[in-house]
Parts: sequence; structure tokens; C-alpha cells
Amino acid sequence: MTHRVFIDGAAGTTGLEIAERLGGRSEFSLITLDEGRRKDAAARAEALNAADFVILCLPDDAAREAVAMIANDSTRVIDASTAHRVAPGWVYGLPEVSGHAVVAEAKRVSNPGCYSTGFIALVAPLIREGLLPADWPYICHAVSGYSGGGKALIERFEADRDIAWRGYALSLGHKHVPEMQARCGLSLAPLFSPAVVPAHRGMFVEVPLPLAAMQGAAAPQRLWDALAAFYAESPVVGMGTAPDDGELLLRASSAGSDRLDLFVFASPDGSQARLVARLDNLGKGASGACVQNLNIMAGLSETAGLRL
Ligand SMILES: NC(=O)C1=CN([C@@H]2O[C@H](COP(=O)(O)OP(=O)(O)OC[C@H]3O[C@@H](n4cnc5c(N)ncnc54)[C@H](OP(=O)(O)O)[C@@H]3O)[C@@H](O)[C@H]2O)C=CC1
Ligand SMILES: CC(=O)N[C@@H](CCC(=O)OP(=O)(O)O)C(=O)O
Repeated sequence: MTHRVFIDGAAGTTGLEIAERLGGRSEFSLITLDEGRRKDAAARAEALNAADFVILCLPDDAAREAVAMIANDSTRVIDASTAHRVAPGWVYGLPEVSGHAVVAEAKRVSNPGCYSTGFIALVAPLIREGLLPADWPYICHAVSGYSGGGKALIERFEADRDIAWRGYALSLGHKHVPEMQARCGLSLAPLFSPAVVPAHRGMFVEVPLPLAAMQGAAAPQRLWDALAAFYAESPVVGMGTAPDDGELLLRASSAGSDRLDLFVFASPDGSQARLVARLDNLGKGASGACVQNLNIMAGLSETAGLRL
């Protein structure tokens, strides 16, 4: 059976990478709109309603509009934008945490934010297991490659080679915070400080833990063991190999990857730890995750077409 797929926003950064991963796969046929019609509402409405699966790679408002244009019960949607990540009726498309069966059955799947993917993958299982407190004010630092900001940020970083680091979300209202809080079941919003570095793609997300001050927190080895057990069956998420030389590098020349690697670093006395997630913002952080969800929803191998 061939599934008809329409990528709305196919000319953008995320959309192009999804098309690349689906290219040549016989299970899918892509519905495409030429350059002159890709923003035409009537043409989009027709494509949205003709597809078995729609993948929205659009700004939030355009994603909401696209969903409203679907006038049938059969088209299933994966939304890469922030529009529906805590919306009722939408399944959160992190199958390792939400459950594969839930994603497989869903009509509406909201793909997680790139930073949120790292944070939730690290924190949610540990809260669930009772190894970290749900009422702690978590802090999250992260760096992203500039493709995380789509076409506009790519253009800016490639035009101004002098930017070595860009801190942002300085008023502490980043759009990923609500999904981080909701999907981990935290009583307090995490304090999130993201930054962009002059690499096209790649991401590190870090959660520092002053364990000695956190009531109910387990020792670092137990945190590592619990994450390793939680992701033991996953072909996409797993524990990274701790570096021998004591450093983690994000290389500007790194190839894309759809993996998510987790680390737990700790002080010798176990009083402090750093949870770290390494991913590609365009891989498990966006396009790779869309394709993984599409595979699961279509009843195919979850890793088909992924770069692991
Ligand atoms: N880049 C990343 O790493 C990640 C991105 N996302 C999310 O995915 C979505 C897409 O992001 P990204 O690909 O980076 O962004 P881009 O800016 O690279 O691409 C967005 C595309 O949508 C098109 N578009 C805008 N409005 C409309 C409309 N009304 N109808 C049809 N097409 C429209 C744009 O057209 P035009 O080419 O004319 O500008 C552009 O091609 C966003 O919601 C983003 O937040 C999520 C996780 C990570
Ligand atoms: C570097 C950069 O700008 N990153 C984007 C997030 C990318 C992402 O995950 O986007 P969505 O949540 O919109 O899907 C940002 O911080 O707004």
C-alpha cells in the first residue's frame, strides 16, 4: 500500500529534510505543489484533503490554519510547529515517552520542539520512576546549530560570520517551556536558557542537578541505570559513550543524525550531576522525529529512512 503524504511548508528547512528522508521510499508517494502554488490556500486545501498523512512544517499560525482546512476524517496530521504541543486532542510525538501504541493510533500528532526533546527524554523517565522530584525548579541550558531558527536564522548566521554565540529568550518565555513542564509533570516551569552557535546543525541540552540539595533525588549511578533501562529497547535513543578526554564537542562539520544520545556526568562524591542530551536539531529534533512518527503511524518499521 502506498500512503499519500503532503508536506505543507516543503520548501522550508524542516520540510526539505523530511522530503530527503522520504525520497525513494516506495511506501510513500509525495503530493507536491509547485513554487507558484505552495502558498495558495485553495491548492493547499486540496492537497491537505487528498493526503493520507500531512506533515506541517510551517510557522505556528499557518499550521493552525492548515489544520482548520482539513475537512475530512481520514487525513492524519503530524505538526512540526509549536502550535499543538500542549493542545487537547493531540498526541505528543515523542513515542519513547508517550508510548508507541498511542502514536500509532493517533490522528493528530504534535512533533516535539528540538530542545524539549532533549530535556523531556532526560527528565521525564526519572520523574516517573521517582528518582528525581517533580517539585524541583529545574534549570536547562542548551546550544543549537543555527538551522534551528529556520531560513531566517540560517541567512543571518551565514551573512554574519562574526557571531560566535547568540544567547536569546532572555525574558525567559521560550516557547518550549510549556511542553517541557507538561510532558515531565513538573509543578514549576523550568528555567530555560538556550543559545545558538555558528554550526549549521547539532544540539546539546543540559540539566545541572545539585543532587545533595534535592530531596528525594537518587544517586548518579541510579539515574544512569534508570535511563539505560528505560531506553534499552529503543533503536533511536540510548546512552552515549562517555568521552575519554573529558570533553563533549559539537563540530560545525558534523553530518546529520537522527539519534539521541544521553549522558549522566557526576562529581566523585555524587553530590552533583549533569544530565546531557546530544541530538541534531534537524534530526530527532525535527525532521527525523517526523519521519519516525510517520513510520509508526503507517505501521512500518520506526527506523525506516532514518540516519542512525
Ligand atoms: N529548524 C528546526 O530545527 C526546527 C523547526 N521546527 C518547526 O518546524 C516549523 C518549520 O520550521 P523551519 O522549517 O525551520 O522554518 P523555515 O522558515 O525554514 O520554513 C518554513 C516554510 O513555511 C513556508 N510558509 C510560511 N507560511 C506559509 C503558508 N501560509 N503557506 C505555505 N507555506 C508557508 C515558508 O515559506 P517561504 O519559503 O516563502 O518563507 C517556508 O518555506 C516551524 O514551526 C519550526 O518552529 C521544529 C523543530 C526544529
Ligand atoms: C535556534 C532556534 O531559534 N531554535 C528555535 C526552536 C526550534 C524548534 O524546535 O522549533 P519549534 O519549537 O518551533 O518547533 C527557537 O528557539 O525558537
